[in-house]
Amino acid sequence: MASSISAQALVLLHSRGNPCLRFPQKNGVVFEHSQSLGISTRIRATGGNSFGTDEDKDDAEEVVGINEKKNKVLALQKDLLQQVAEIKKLVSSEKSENILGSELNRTSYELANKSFTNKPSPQNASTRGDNTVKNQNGIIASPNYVYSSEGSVESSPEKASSGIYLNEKLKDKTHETNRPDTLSAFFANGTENLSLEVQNQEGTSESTTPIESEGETETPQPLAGINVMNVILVAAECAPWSKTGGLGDVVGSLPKALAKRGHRVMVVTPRYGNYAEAQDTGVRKWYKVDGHEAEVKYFQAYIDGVDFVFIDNPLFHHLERNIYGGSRLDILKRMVLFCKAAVEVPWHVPCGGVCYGDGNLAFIANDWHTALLPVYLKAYYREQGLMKYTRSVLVIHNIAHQGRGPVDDFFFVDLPEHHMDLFKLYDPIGGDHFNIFAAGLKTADRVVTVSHGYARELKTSEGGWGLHGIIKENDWKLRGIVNGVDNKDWNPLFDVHLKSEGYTNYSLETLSSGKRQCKTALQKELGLPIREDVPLIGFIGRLDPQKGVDIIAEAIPWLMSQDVQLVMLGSGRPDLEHMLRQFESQHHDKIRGWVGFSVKMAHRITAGADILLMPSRFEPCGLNQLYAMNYGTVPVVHAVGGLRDTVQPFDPFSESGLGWTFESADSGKLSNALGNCLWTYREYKKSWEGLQRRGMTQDLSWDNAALQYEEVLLAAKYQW
Ligand SMILES: Nc1ncnc2c1ncn2[C@@H]1O[C@H](COP(=O)(O)OP(=O)(O)O[C@H]2O[C@H](CO)[C@@H](O)[C@H](O)[C@H]2O)[C@@H](O)[C@H]1O
Repeated sequence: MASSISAQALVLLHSRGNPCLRFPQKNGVVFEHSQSLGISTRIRATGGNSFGTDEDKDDAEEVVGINEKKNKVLALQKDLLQQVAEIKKLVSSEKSENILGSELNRTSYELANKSFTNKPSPQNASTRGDNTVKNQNGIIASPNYVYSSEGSVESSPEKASSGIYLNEKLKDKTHETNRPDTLSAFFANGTENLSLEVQNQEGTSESTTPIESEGETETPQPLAGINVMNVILVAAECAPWSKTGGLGDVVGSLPKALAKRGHRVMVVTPRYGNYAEAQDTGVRKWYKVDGHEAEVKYFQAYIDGVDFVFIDNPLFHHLERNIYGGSRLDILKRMVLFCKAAVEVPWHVPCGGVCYGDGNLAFIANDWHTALLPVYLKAYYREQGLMKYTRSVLVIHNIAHQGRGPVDDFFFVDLPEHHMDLFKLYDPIGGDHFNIFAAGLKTADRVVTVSHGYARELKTSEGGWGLHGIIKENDWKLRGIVNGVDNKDWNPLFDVHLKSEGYTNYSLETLSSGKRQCKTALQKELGLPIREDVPLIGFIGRLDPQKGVDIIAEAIPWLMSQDVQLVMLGSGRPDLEHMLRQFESQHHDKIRGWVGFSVKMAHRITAGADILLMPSRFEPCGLNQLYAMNYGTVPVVHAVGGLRDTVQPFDPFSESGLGWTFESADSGKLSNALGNCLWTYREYKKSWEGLQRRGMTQDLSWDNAALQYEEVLLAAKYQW
């Protein structure tokens, strides 16, 4: 095994011109890090036993005995030291540019001396046009403009020296650790013998725990095998710290699934609040935004195998409840600063003592808020000869929000003028305009969207919201990957919100009693008549035309003629919030309209309702129907985007399917589908239970999606 490890390391030294980083450490022990694979080869001091855990040790001792093992270790050690010498020779022949300190000094120095240029003055703001975007369904997208003025990421001379100071700090940081799997843990173990192990820097058990079989020492491969990469997700929201909708959930969950596969994974997100888990790394950087130098601090936490890096600047403070709020200029400043700071995190922020570096690295940017990241990567860094091996994937969670503005706003993103065309887009509604999503789609190495259905719809004029042309041109790099469910957070068996006030956790085995208890608790909590036999219909979502709340409104007269209860939770457009309140006051015995954002209530409705209604006009994926099925709650959905992909219609003849779908977003079709659903609920108890059970027994975990993301990341990695 040892020789194969070493052979792999040697291959990696040559691959993609991306040699190892080498960190001298105390006691003469050496730490080698191959940027190419994100794998660290450590020669460590141990207390006289080798290769792994105490259990392994005990097993091994039973089989071979201590002396025999020591001999093996010594032989192995000799072999390995020889190979390390070879590696060192190779590394020094690469002129040692990649020793951590010099790598960072170099990049900082280069950055300090390469500035964004060509920044004509911003044009008169009054020339800015109408920024609303309307698709052919006549739905108006929220105005989500991002603007800046005269921003730049160039560093001033003082900041250049600050950069060097910073690197000194970083060097110190490489000896610090805030998690147990780093070098210092090893050094505490004594120095009698040397052994070698190869491990992913995350120290995930799959990839790092050596095992012994038949006297041979083996290190199990990570699930991703030799395709292990460094992956950085960048997003404006991340649950549980910040969440306005599904994006927050995805960013809180997908990284963990990628880390489980052995990748070294980081999430970069703004620090909106004072999060208890995140520690100040001490790293400080400055970026120009709107003509001013903004200081960025980096906070860090390591949770469930994932590094979470929070970008701190007063622009982000106290916005967790209003992430996309403020004026156009406010939003612009935040997103420009965020993307500029995020793209350099792998250089500056040591996680577990070691920076990610920019080799074997892929960013995953999410929606228009971070679509500037792929643009900066290609149009600035790559053009300056930096981050040559870094790739980017842009995920479309919702194309209706694009970061549009007048053409002049290009100058606020601090790129050379010849990149203006990346952002320029003509459409019949806005005319020639500036569009951040358009630029991101063009520059990202790969594009993912959150279902297959939505991937198809994005290429149509109805579904592409003006970007369909660009998406069609870039079809070769587009892939649909359906979101998953976080089986810890959204699992009726472990759900923390079902542990009090009469609610209960339940599983497939206790479905009937558990769900009944949750329904009773929900009716009680909301002051609805407590009745087991009445079908309880739930709706959870942003109050936005996308979600079709107005379609439910049209169906209310019919619905109220039925013996049902309806619980709606949502926040968003004031007129729709008002409508929810009105429903409740007009039909107090049957309807509850909870206006606000309550994660607890969302979980409780998902558990206590019998039926979840999702009449979305468009739905890139939709998470609530997935959560519902995980909780034995039957979805009734408009067959669109991800809803069509994930809710197979019920077929009473074959007793198959997961819920009800309707083909067009109108109240008649909704009533028809919901009517059939209610009929089945009342008259065909066995069929109903079958629907619930099939929903609950699906594998909705993030593991499948993570595997597919890995394929996309790899495709990006090998793309030139
Ligand atoms: N008032 C409220 N209180 C508490 N919780 C609330 C809430 N309103 C919504 N939520 C929660 O927010 C999430 C919404 O998820 P969706 O996938 O339906 O949303 P969204 O349209 O925001 O996301 C976009 O991105 C996601 C992720 O890719 C896609 O699934 C989706 O189709 C796309 O529109 C769920 O966790 C839901 O429980």
